[in-house]
Parts: sequence; C-alpha cells; structure tokens
Amino acid sequence: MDSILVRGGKTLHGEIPIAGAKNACLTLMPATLLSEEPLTLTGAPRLSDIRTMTQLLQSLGAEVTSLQDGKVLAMASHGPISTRADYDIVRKMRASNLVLGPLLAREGHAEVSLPGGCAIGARPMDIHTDGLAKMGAEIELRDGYLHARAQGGKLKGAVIDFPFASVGATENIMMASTLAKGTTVINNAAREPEIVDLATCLRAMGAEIEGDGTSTITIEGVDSLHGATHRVVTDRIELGTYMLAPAICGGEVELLGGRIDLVSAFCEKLDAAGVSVAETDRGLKVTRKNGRIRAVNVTTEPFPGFPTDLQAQMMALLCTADGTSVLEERIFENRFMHAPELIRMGADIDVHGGTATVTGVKKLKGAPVMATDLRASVSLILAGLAAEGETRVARVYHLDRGYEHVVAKLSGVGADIERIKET
Ligand SMILES: CC(=O)N[C@H]1[C@@H](OP(=O)(O)OP(=O)(O)OC[C@H]2O[C@@H](n3ccc(=O)[nH]c3=O)[C@H](O)[C@@H]2O)O[C@H](CO)[C@@H](O)[C@@H]1O
Ligand SMILES: C=C(OP(=O)(O)O)C(=O)O
Repeated sequence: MDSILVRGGKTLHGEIPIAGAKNACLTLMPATLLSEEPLTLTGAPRLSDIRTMTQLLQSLGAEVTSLQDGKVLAMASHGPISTRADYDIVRKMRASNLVLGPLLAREGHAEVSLPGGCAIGARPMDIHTDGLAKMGAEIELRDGYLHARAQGGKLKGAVIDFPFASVGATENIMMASTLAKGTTVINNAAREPEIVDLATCLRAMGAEIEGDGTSTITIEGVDSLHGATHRVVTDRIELGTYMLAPAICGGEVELLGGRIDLVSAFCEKLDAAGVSVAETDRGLKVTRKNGRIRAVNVTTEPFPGFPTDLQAQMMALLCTADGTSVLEERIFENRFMHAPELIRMGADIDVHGGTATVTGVKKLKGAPVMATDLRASVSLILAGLAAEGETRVARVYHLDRGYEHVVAKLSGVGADIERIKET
C-alpha cells in the first residue's frame, strides 16, 4: 500500500487546476442507462471511483471508453442490459446505488445490492425506495439486494415529499422520473450543484426538468432520451480542499476553474478565519498573510450550507487557529475519524458525539498517521503541510478515490510532498 510523505513548513505560491466533480460524474455516468444513444462526458476526473463506476456499468452491459487520458468518458448502452448490480462492486462504493433509478426506468425492474454502511456512517436507502414506491415500484429486500419492479412495467409520475433533502435520493428519483408516465414533483429536493449538473445533462438528453437548484423539482416524463455531450461541473470539494492549502501554510494560490457560488458558505468561514478569497478571470485566488488563523464555529448542512465533505479539511485548518472552534457534523454520524490522527500530530481536539471542540495550537508536529476515509486522508495531508517535520500518511487508496494527481498539484505550488510506492 502506497503512502504520502509530506515535509511541512513551506509557504505556497502558484496555481492549481481543479478537476471535474467526482460526486457529479458518479451520478452522470449511470444516466447513460437511460438512453440507447451515446452519452459523452468531458472534464471527467481521473479517479479510482470513476473506474469502479466504469466496471459497474460494463458489468451491466454498457460500453464505457476512457479517452484523452481519462478526461473524456464515451458511453453507450444500446442492446440488452443486465439489471443486477452486484454486491462485489456496490460494496466498494456508495454511489453504485445510483443505477437503481435508471435501470428501473429503462427495464421496469432492477436488483441492486444495498451498499451497507461505510466508515463515515450508515448509508440507508429508505428515502430512495419510498420515493420509487410512490411511483408504482414494488420493492423488497432479499439476500441483501433491493428487488424492484414497476407495476405494469413502467413507473408513474407522483408527488414525493422527502423527509430529508437527500442528494442520492434526489438523483435516483430524478433519473427514474425522466422516462415515467406523467409528472413527478420532488418536494424538499436536494439543491447541491451536482443535482443542477445532472438536470442539465438530462435536459441535453431530452428530459423535461424544472426547478433544479431549488427545493421543488418537477419532471415531466418523456418516451425516450437521446444522446448528448456534457461537461462535468467543477469539483467544489477538491476546490475547497486546495483553497485550504495556502490558508494553512500561508502564501497565495489561484484555483483555476474555481467559482464562488460553489463554495459560498465555506468562503464565509474562511473570511471569518482571516483568509482572503478573491474572484479572478480564471478562478479564485486565496491569500493568507502573516498572523494566526482565527477560530470559527462550523456546522455541516445540506447545500447551500457548509459541506460535510469539507469538514475534515476545515478541522485541519482550525487545529492551528488562535482560540477554540466548535465543529458540528450533522450529516454523517461517524465523520470525525481524522480527529485521533490529528491529535497524534499535536492537535487539541475533544470529540463528543457529533461535536468536536478544537483548540488551536501554535504548531502541529509531523507524525506517521493513517487515512481512514477519503476526506480524512486529505485533511492529514493539509495538516502535514503546516506541521514541523515529516508526516507520513498511510492507506492513501482512500485518497485516490477522490483526488487526482495530488502530489503534482501540491508540489506545483511549492509543497514538499511525495508518494512512496510500496513494492
Ligand atoms: C446532504 C449531504 O450532505 N449529502 C452528502 C452525501 O450524499 P449522499 O447521497 O451519500 O447522502 P444523502 O444526501 O442521501 O444522505 C445524507 C443523510 O441522509 C440520510 N439518509 C439518506 C438516504 C436515505 O435514503 N435515508 C437516509 O436516512 C443519511 O444517512 C445521511 O445522514 O454524501 C456525499 C458524499 O460525501 C456528499 O457529496 C453529499 O453532499
Ligand atoms: C464520502 C464521500 O463519497 P461517498 O459518498 O462516495 O462515500 C465523499 O465524496 O466525501
């Protein structure tokens, strides 16, 4: 297993290009199952999660070709497809559950393994299945699989009130309803940029969708969808992560392709912490001059609130702040596993349930640490960049799920970082 070695203490200057969003691409790819014509995605990130989704779609009978070093994904699913998403692939990645809506819409039935839990918490699907049941699907759990069948072979439009603005359920219901008979209304829908990106792509494929980006999305079912080419939206989590690099180390870095509307709640916290963010022609520029970061309180919420996927990285920053910050994690019940590792680096963190109290220290100290999940792994890299001495982050396969070329991107702005290959 590879590890990442960081020697801390450098200030950072230069630019970092931001990739297309993992969490958008993983929902756009299953949309190819909704049409027999080709769907091409440009600006795709080069990540292991994308390769896992490629494998899943191929196992269903779709063609997926990776072009231009993985930046372009050419997909097609003409001909017969399988409707069974196997546990062996689904267990590797929660986003595999996003084939349920498209398969049910296309074939009238599907058997999709329940993803089970993961390191950060349970990943239930009751909001997805309750919504599909309102659209006329009969769903039962057998042998760890959701067996879903549309009554009469076709889903029907319905008014669906979500108890929580679930991102995955909004995506599954949106895709399922594009080919349903009649109108579907999702109330309390998720408003994440990845939802808007999916709706934009589905519209390019001929779907009739309104209201994406608001809490009410209306989808008028159509008979069929056609091919399209779509550019994947910028990864707001990769963007926020690299915005924290100059914030924690000092310096000035321009994030190419960055957009303030993708990270506004996060930018408000950076501003309160004393980090300046400016819009440029090419993206966002983050500057941190001398002096310590100020402590700020953070609560994770659905978009447009502060994202759960940036909580671990923000904690790394606040470990060095002047004063005490309180972080509340409201989306996942077990998303503080980076805290014990940060404590090994000299951080002062007290975790109680969903609340972490972080009292800043003047300097973190390098240490061998272990990545426990995707965002935890990059938070340890950020902490290592600011720490005195060497930090070695083990289990970086978590990192490879969501960050392409981390070493090249950070060393390009002056960080001392390398990947140690295990033979
Ligand atoms: C609201 C939110 O921040 N969602 C995040 C979530 O999306 P993801 O789609 O994985 O999760 P959801 O938005 O569906 O779930 C958020 C919360 O709802 C609960 N839930 C979800 C579905 C369901 O059927 N029943 C249920 O109880 C989950 O347990 C969790 O507590 O993880 C992704 C990867 O980290 C992030 O990119 C998303 O921004
Ligand atoms: C936890 C994440 O992904 P997933 O939902 O695929 O586990 C993430 O993107 O931070």
